[in-house]
Amino acid sequence: MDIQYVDPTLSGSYSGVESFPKSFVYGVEEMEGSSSSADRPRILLMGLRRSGKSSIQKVVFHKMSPNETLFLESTNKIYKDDISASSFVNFQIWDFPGQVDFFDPTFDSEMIFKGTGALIFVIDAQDDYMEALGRLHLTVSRAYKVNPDINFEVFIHKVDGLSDDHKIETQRDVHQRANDDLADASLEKVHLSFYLTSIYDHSIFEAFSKVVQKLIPQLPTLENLLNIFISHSGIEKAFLFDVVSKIYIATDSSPVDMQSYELCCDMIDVVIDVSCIYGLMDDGGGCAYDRESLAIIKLNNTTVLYLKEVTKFLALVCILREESFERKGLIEYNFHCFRKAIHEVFEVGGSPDGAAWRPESSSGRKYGAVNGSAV
Ligand SMILES: Nc1nc2c(ncn2[C@@H]2O[C@H](COP(=O)(O)OP(=O)(O)OP(=O)(O)O)[C@@H](O)[C@H]2O)c(=O)[nH]1
Repeated sequence: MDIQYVDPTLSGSYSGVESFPKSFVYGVEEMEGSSSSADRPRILLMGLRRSGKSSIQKVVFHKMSPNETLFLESTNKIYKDDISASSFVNFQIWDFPGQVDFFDPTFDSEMIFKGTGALIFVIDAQDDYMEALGRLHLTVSRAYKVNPDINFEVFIHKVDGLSDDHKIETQRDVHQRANDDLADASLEKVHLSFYLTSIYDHSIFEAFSKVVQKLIPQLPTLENLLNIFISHSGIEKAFLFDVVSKIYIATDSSPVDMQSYELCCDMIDVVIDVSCIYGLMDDGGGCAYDRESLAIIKLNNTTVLYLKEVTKFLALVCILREESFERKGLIEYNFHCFRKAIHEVFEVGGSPDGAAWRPESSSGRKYGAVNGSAV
């Protein structure tokens, strides 16, 4: 589809023209049990060697291009990545080495699994996965014993090398075998979710979105707000995106089709790239994405894409018909109400650009794993 018109009212500055300048991506830390971050809920990335764990983490959270992952070295200790400084998602990602030994006395499964929200087990679908299934079973049964509340997520990864039929067949087979193993160990209660993923397309972002969404306690409220917003504004689909990672933390309740999601991801890239080129301030300061960030892209098939800042980390990206966009004033008013509601949900203490902004009501509730109150 051709982009006919781009109207980004963008401010801020960048030092490069990549999708995100290095200064805007997540800060990396190698923390050896840093106490402030040790309490944060975590997402574990586990799986056999070379299954693609580090690549997933680098591509989703550090804007590494998929081809660069070819040169990643093998991880030989737990790599803890705190992404909360620049993301709405207030989690740590722990990337485990492939050869992790659960029976090693130094492996403290209590400490590791206790504060874990989700365990992502990565299986290389281009390889023989029998050994990986054995390791999956061992990992899940170990983790479940310590913490039955963990969400177990299985990424059947590197599916870019598989035909469509082969993908479906692999998913069915992995699903069947993994669940049979659990049933044999009387662990039928354990629920595994399966995703077909690849770093070479948007599937890895989609899968990560779903993993993260399960950890957001306010998800039903967000969905509800999005439903109300779109139904009153003539919008077809709306996503609430974590801008840096392009994970969508919520969408309205209509089904997500991959193409719409990809379109919205691409829009974020366009906006940030244009901002990189034309949003520079003379002194080189500022931020690529801020309160003023707004973009409208009209496609040549009468579709309009609309992006607007919601919080420092979140953007609303909508897909609508050109006719509906004629009522732009209504959309803007509804957006204003929506934005206010989102800020209230997360008890935003100050606006992302530093101006004093307080929600009208404050419930005093705590929202666990989400980084809203820090905005
Ligand atoms: N085709 C394809 N290759 C991938 C994909 N994801 C990762 N790879 C490749 O898989 C290889 C191993 O990736 P890593 O991310 O280093 O694997 P790892 O699981 O972290 O490995 P260890 O650190 O040894 O445990 C690299 O060459 C990546 O380029 C994918 O989705 N598709």
